[in-house]
Amino acid sequence: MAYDNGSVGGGVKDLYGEDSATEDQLITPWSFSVASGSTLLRDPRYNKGLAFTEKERDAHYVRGLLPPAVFTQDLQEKRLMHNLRQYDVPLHRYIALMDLQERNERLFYKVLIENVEELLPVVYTPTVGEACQKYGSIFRRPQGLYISLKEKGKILEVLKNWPEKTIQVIVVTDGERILGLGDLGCQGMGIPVGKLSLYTALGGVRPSSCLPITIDVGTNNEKLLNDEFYIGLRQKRATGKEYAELLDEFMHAVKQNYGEKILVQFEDFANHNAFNLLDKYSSSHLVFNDDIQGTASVVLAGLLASLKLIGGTLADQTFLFLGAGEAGTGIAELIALEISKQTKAPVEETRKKIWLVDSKGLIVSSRLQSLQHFKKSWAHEHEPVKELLDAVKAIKPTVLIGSSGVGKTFTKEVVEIMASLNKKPLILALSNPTSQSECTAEEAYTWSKGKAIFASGSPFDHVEYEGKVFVPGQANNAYIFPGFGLGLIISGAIRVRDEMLLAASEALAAQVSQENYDKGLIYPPFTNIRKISANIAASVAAKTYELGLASHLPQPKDLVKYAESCMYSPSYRSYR
Ligand SMILES: NC(=O)C1=CN([C@@H]2O[C@H](COP(=O)(O)OP(=O)(O)OC[C@H]3O[C@@H](n4cnc5c(N)ncnc54)[C@H](OP(=O)(O)O)[C@@H]3O)[C@@H](O)[C@H]2O)C=CC1
Ligand SMILES: CC(=O)C(=O)O
Ligand SMILES: [Mg+2]
Repeated sequence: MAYDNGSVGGGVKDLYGEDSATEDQLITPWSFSVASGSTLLRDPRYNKGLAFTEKERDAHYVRGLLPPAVFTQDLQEKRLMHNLRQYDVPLHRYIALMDLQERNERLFYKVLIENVEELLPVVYTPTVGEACQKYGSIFRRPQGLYISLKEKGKILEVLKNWPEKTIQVIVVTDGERILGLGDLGCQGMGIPVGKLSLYTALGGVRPSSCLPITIDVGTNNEKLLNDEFYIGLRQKRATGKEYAELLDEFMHAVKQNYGEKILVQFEDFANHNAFNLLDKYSSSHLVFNDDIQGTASVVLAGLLASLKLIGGTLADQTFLFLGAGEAGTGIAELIALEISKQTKAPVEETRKKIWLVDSKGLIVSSRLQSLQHFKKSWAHEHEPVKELLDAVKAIKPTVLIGSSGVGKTFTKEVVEIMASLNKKPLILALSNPTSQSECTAEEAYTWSKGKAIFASGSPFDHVEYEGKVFVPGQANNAYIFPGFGLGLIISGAIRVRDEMLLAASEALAAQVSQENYDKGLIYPPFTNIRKISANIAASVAAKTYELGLASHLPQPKDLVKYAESCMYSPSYRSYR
């Protein structure tokens, strides 16, 4: 269903009829000239491996360059999955998948979409974390765009070097807080690449309109600075004016090159820059910080869904966070906004049942003067408390959320106290990758004697405890950003607002079925993620229209159907 001027297939204009073509309609594989022969086989966008038909082999001069067999895409997928499963080491699976992405893009996305539960932990957390740590050693072909201090003054020219001209989403990092692994400098590139592959696989945004970017301002990671295979600038991080000027040049160049509606997703910046960047550019650009806003939206969705299991309303809960950075304070603020929306109480009031612990202990009013600005609203009246365990005893939370980036911090005592305080304690261990998870699923279920409702940032396997199978959920912003971004794109949004995040949370919570609840799940499985993303996109787009921030007019009647119709399909096209 075309909406405006053939705008289908990931939301950009379908100028060449590639996405609207049915299987029996012919399209031209083009680069700057028509790709043929070995050039065609080496072009990941058009390469089909052994799936070129006899006719295509003649017409495109590839006869003899391929063995005689003709495989369907399904058979290629089967072979790929078979080969991937031979690797015991997750990093080897990651490398194999990146090679596939560089070789045969449509097959990569078909494999990822159809095996999403199995492959998400490979292209995303936890394996992408290890890949970033070893990025220099496993480096083969460059992916994404690198903008370093060396490019200061010519960032616009660098953007123009990127081969694709119609870009809709940029995911950008400066590599300073990669998952819970800290400063990985330029090697953080694995994160924008991985996030954008999910934009396509989970949200249906066309790969050619996604641009991963790493801004390299140096690294303070001594290990990397001394690593002969490190791929980034070998210097300490630029800060202050030098940093701000580079980022400002970048943000201006992006808008100049791609226009007002380019979505810039900030990812894995350290919190001393993340809040400022979001604040600085949210009134002039379409920006979204996934760690602050996407995480908030996914956790709020899980909380709304969890009420079916733990009982009461959101306002009835008491929340305690371990970690008061981007994720922690971002989630806390969105919870407060949702309670305020539901109860009409002012947000200053609704914040009062939300408590946060940072590396110095419970955030209380006596610490106000020394707190970073994003923590100040959470400094409630209370005597100082140093340890998490004592904070749990003092605050008596119904919900415990880990967003510290430090593993093993939800100890046996902490989980036991949560279980003694609550019939069904809700425990979210959000920190990534798995090594940084505040506790494991097994620990949460066994220490709480099967009482906990548990979800984590990185996936855990099912757990058997006293003859019962417990299925942990994955509380990860991957549920939100692909659908959220698609919603912004299809409505032609020009700015992001908190109301859109709330709309995304409510849409995700509404996707949790009774069957999921029966298993103790507060998120739907990722197997249905494209349908989930279409629903999130539709709700976000509807809110964007309602707020008067949409530029694609008129508003499509059925936004869910429209979102689905805009999604990129990875099936091979037939070549004339
Ligand atoms: N599941 C998901 O979707 C997401 C998960 N995350 C994960 O959350 C984690 C944190 O990310 P983010 O919020 O951006 O990081 P930040 O660096 O912004 O925040 C970390 C917070 O944890 C606190 N902290 C660190 N060590 C301890 C400790 N030992 N005890 C108590 N508090 C501690 C810090 O305290 P202080 O302020 O005093 O330094 C800070 O408040 C990461 O592991 C990340 O991977 C992030 C986004 C999404
Ligand atoms: C999931 C994510 O965005 C993070 O851990 O940073
Ligand atoms: Mg992140």
